[in-house]
Amino acid sequence: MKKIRAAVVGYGNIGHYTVQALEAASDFEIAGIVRRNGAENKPAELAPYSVVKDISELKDVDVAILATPTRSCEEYAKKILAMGINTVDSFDIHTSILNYRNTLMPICKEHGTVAVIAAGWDPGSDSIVRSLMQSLAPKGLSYTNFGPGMSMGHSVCVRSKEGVKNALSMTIPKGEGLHRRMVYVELEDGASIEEVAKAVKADPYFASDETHVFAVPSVDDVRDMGHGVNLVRKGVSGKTQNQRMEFNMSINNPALTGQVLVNVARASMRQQPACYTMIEIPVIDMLEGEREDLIAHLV
Ligand SMILES: NC(=O)C1=CN([C@@H]2O[C@H](COP(=O)(O)OP(=O)(O)OC[C@H]3O[C@@H](n4cnc5c(N)ncnc54)[C@H](OP(=O)(O)O)[C@@H]3O)[C@@H](O)[C@H]2O)C=CC1
Ligand SMILES: N[C@@H](CCCC(=O)C(=O)O)C(=O)O
Repeated sequence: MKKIRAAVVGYGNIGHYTVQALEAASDFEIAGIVRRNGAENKPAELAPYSVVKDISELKDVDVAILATPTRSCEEYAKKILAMGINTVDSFDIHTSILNYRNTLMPICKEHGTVAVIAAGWDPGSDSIVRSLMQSLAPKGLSYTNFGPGMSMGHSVCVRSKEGVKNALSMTIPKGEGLHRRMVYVELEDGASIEEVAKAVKADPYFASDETHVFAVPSVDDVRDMGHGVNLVRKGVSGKTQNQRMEFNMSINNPALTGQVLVNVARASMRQQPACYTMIEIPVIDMLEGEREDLIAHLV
């Protein structure tokens, strides 16, 4: 069977683990990696692949996996969708997802392409679990409790601030879906921790949470990419109260995100042209294998 040709755009944490997930998936082949500096300083593990500055330098790409900062996803997606190539990303600013979907929808329809947005684990696979739980107990309350663990999105956000050389943002659960942010920053020479803290606390990624910012000599010395989630719902099925359900996972954050991106890249090949979030796509379309075998084993 013809393999799906995927390009990975951006080779940071998520890009690195996405390449590994593609290598482990027998229905994919890697068309190449797109990096801002192209093949300059090509890492040893990318030796078998073309590393280019622009996706137009790669041949026959079916789907581009955008492993760029969330705030760069839209620019890449617009350009690549218009080239007739599907895109998937893990855009994670929850309050902007609907606007982002509305922006990409007409581009997908015009160019006959599929975009899957907000597809990591949160937003992403957790969104599917939240939807499933809500269907099982339509009335009630759900809480998403993260961590403790490293949020890639919040760390990327802090790294983009002036005066920051490197950063780690840890998410600490306070209970009932509330979180404290503990941010560890390696400063550029001459930068002030007070100014950085001000910029971080004003950013929408942090503005509604309790946030503490600390200067450290080395982020590499304190970083651990483990994370996790505890999703709980207590509610009412029909007219029956006190239905309780829970989902837990403890993960390597970029490895799980890379795996989900590969799953939705596969699913993108099975949808009609449009822009989708994960809850709009049949779960079976994300799995490798024959449909009937999957039904026989999983249902
Ligand atoms: N939905 C979810 O569950 C999750 C979502 N995420 C999202 O994934 C995003 C990426 O995380 P992570 O891989 O840790 O980030 P990194 O900073 O490690 O990697 C991003 C890469 O994108 C490329 N890039 C392209 N444009 C830019 C730019 N303007 N500035 C900086 N880099 C750029 C760079 O690669 P190169 O140098 O090769 O061009 C860079 O290394 C996060 O912003 C986060 O929102 C992460 C985890 C879970
Ligand atoms: N989008 C997150 C994954 C979910 C965890 C989270 O949102 C958090 O720690 O705040 C990330 O970028 O790591």
